[in-house]
Amino acid sequence: APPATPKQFHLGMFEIGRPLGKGKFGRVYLARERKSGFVCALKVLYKNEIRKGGVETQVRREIEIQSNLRHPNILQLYGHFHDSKRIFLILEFAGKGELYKHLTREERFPEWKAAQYIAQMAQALQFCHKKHVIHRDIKPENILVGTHGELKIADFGWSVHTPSNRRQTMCGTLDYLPPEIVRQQWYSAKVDLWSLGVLMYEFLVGRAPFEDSVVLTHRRIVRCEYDVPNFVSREAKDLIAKLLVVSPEMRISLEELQEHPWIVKYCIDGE
Ligand SMILES: COc1ccc(C(=O)Nc2ccccc2)cc1NC(=O)CCSc1ncnc(N)c1Br
Repeated sequence: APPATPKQFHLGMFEIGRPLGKGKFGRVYLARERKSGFVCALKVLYKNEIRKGGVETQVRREIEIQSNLRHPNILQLYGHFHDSKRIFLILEFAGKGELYKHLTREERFPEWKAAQYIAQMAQALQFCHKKHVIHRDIKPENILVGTHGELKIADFGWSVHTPSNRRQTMCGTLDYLPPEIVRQQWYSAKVDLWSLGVLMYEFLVGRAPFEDSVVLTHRRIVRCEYDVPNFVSREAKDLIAKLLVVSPEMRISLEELQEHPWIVKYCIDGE
């Protein structure tokens, strides 16, 4: 359980361990709270970087939103504090690290694993939508793996993982955007279902469905032009086709998704 929440956290309370990752706005370290021995991840954001990036409100809003989102498939933000130059986020530590490293190493996931991952993401998104939180940036770079192999959405804010990140350029972020955002229209919670379709495709195929040059990705997204290799099962193809639908209201709902044969077949608790 997280440290008994004292009113004020400060840096001296933590023993800092190895770096866990590097974001655009700062670094993340393994950390241990001295008194309780509680292990967490400490994200350091530099105030002048935040100011330069004009994301102060985004950080405040993110802290506000994340502080009351408690779900096993959402990385927990336990608290935050700051000193003159830095903001510190006290995060849950995900024992098995970054999902995209597992995906890169394994190239693609077997259908039973992809189905369990998609079911967990659907449960996390359903929880977020009930709290009127949408557009949880659910590309692989923003998902971590917990100690028991469960997925955890870890909104990295605007930060991107630099060193071995496959998607250095803008187009990486384009891959997951639904047509209504690419065309700068209003969007609803249905954007998350499109991204879930892209994620499911990438789990099963090992690359994003619309991956291409920036211009072509843009066109292929708005026209929903993609093809699925033959090694993907008929049921999986069917679910992808129900998620990657241009008109948002025509996309399958998170509730229907959890009843889909491909999900039910592989998800033990069959939720
Ligand atoms: C709830 O998780 C967050 C909430 C908020 C923000 C954030 O930076 N917001 C933000 C930053 C700048 C501007 C606007 C928003 C970031 C995270 N999460 C992370 O940065 C993940 C750190 S990496 C890691 N964490 C745990 N265990 C591991 N094994 C690893 Br690797």
